Amino acid sequence: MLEKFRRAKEAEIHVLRQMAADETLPKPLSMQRPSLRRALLSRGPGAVIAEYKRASPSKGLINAAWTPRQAAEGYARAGAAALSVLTEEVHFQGSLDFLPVMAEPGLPVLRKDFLLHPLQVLQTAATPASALLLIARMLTLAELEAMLVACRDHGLEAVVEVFDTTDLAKAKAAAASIIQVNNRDLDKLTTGLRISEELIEHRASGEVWISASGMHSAEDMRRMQGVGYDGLLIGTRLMQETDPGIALTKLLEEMNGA
Ligand SMILES: O=C(O)c1ccccc1NCC(=O)[C@H](O)[C@H](O)COP(=O)(O)O
Repeated sequence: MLEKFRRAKEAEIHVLRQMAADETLPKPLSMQRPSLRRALLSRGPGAVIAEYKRASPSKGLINAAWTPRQAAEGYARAGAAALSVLTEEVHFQGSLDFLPVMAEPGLPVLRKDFLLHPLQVLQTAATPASALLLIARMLTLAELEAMLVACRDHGLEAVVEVFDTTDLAKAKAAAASIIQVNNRDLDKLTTGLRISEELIEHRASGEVWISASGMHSAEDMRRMQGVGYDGLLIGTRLMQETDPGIALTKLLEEMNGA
């Protein structure tokens, strides 16, 4: 699955290389980006990162009717601590153009894509995203370190995603400070929260941890909050509703026992 995503990115990276050579790459925005780390830590464990995802490999088309503007406003109103936006076009029907709209309410925005080259970090810095996703399994340790340096140079936070202890060892060797455990099995496209429970035992002080994928209920959210996750990243459960903002309001009320 990850190899398929890598191939889909090759042409895009080629174009970015050409733009860099022609000096036509958009310039990084000089702006104060709201911090994802701070937004999660200030809410205490269980802060929600609400995702805008129109389609996915596991579900096909999920929701093409809800616009990025409705998502940004609806999720912010519902009490999301941060927003996650799929920008990958081929498999998730995402777009880089969603980022400025999603950043308008002022919440930190995480760019979710398959990012393999420092020029993609530069490309992200030309948007108002606060953070971007790096998938440990798709990068060698040296590549991951180079991507983290590029993020620091451009004032972006990096969320390093892991699926198992091997990925986690790589993330820690690269000194990643925001670690995201993905609960999705990429071969079977099934989800299960057990891996989040197992991996958080390796948490070190100063690290921010996010559990991502496969949370379907307030009970699932409380389970991840209970083992100490700072952030809970939720996509499908919200996007499959006609109004994902209202769905998040209800889930948060239920989670907090209101
Ligand atoms: O969502 C998928 O089907 C998927 C398949 C293969 C690789 C990545 C995939 N999703 C990216 C994500 O990280 C999720 O969108 C995110 O964690 C939210 O998951 P969920 O709440 O289960 O939609």
